[in-house]
Amino acid sequence: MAITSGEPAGIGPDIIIGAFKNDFAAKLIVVGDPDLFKRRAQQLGASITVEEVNELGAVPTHSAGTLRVLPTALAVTTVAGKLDVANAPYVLETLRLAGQGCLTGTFDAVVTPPVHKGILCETGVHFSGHTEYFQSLCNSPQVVMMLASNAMRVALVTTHLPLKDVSSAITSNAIKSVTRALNHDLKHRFGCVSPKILVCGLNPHAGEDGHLGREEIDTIIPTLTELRNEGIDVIGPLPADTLFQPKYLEQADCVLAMYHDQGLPVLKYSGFGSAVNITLGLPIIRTSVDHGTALDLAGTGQASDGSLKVAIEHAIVMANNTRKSI
Ligand SMILES: NC(=O)c1ccc[n+]([C@@H]2O[C@H](COP(=O)([O-])OP(=O)(O)OC[C@H]3O[C@@H](n4cnc5c(N)ncnc54)[C@H](O)[C@@H]3O)[C@@H](O)[C@H]2O)c1
Ligand SMILES: N[C@H](C(=O)O)[C@H](O)COP(=O)(O)O
Repeated sequence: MAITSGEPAGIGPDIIIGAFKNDFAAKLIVVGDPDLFKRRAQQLGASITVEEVNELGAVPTHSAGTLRVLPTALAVTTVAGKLDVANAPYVLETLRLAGQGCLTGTFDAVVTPPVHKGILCETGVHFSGHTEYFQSLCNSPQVVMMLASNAMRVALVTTHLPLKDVSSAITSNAIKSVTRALNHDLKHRFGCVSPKILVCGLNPHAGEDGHLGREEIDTIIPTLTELRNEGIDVIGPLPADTLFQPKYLEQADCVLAMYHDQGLPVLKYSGFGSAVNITLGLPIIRTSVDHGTALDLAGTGQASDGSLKVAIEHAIVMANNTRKSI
């Protein structure tokens, strides 16, 4: 399983070092610069052995305290907390190596600590997120961003999009395509026999019968009817401000939110630090953390590695399930 290094100036190296102090039932390979991890471990006062790996076939199951790294060199030495655009190609290269390795079967999954989208964009490459990056690398027609905590799963119709563009992106085709991919993966990757999906409206109070917006009447309601006719169990559109309560969540497998900051703040409020981000619809397994690069915490020892541990555990379970089903 490949673990990418994440933004080297952020907390990615810190949380990898923290998480790797635990045992995992998988062979874990970090794709990154070994010196970055040695230096950050020293800064954190963490006791961990960094080993360079050149022969992937010889890697043993991970045991606490050893960090095995497939070497990829940083362009310049990193200072924790200080972004340097010179290292942006390094970040992209770790993603490419890990993603390609999954596609060729070298890796069973990729787990991604956080990258800084802004610094990657400064190179002139448009990078809006791992989700879209791996969609393009894998040539996948439809991917779905889903975050999962102990309390809920939340998937998104639109992902990293300016708010002003959201309404026009909520098309019938987008809703159908995302819902079908979500329904498929809930069944086949998460063991939900007959997935029940709660769908948020876009507007306040799901449009208040058209008085507070027409997207529900013009697009969402007719599309959900079509999806129900296909046998997909969608409920809604429900007002997003009140659907996140136990009486709804307990009877559903997932909430489908229309946009990033409609669904994710609720999930992050209830489970920040212990939730996982999973990209559905890819031919490969990709999980990630529920947080960003937290430059303010890099090198301080205050970053929680909880979400990375959950992301690794999830990827292991998904990889084992996939092996069983082959
Ligand atoms: N999976 C990813 O690659 C990913 C996910 C989210 C955000 N990001 C990126 O990260 C960058 C910074 O984003 P942001 O500032 O909005 O969010 P952030 O998650 O980096 O930080 C938000 C707040 O949460 C705290 N925090 C974050 N992770 C923490 C942890 N593990 N332990 C303790 N506290 C933690 C930070 O200190 C900060 O106060 C952006 O470029 C964003 O796009 C990447
Ligand atoms: N939307 C994610 C979050 O808020 O946690 C985050 O930006 C990461 O997205 P990618 O997995 O696409 O990088």
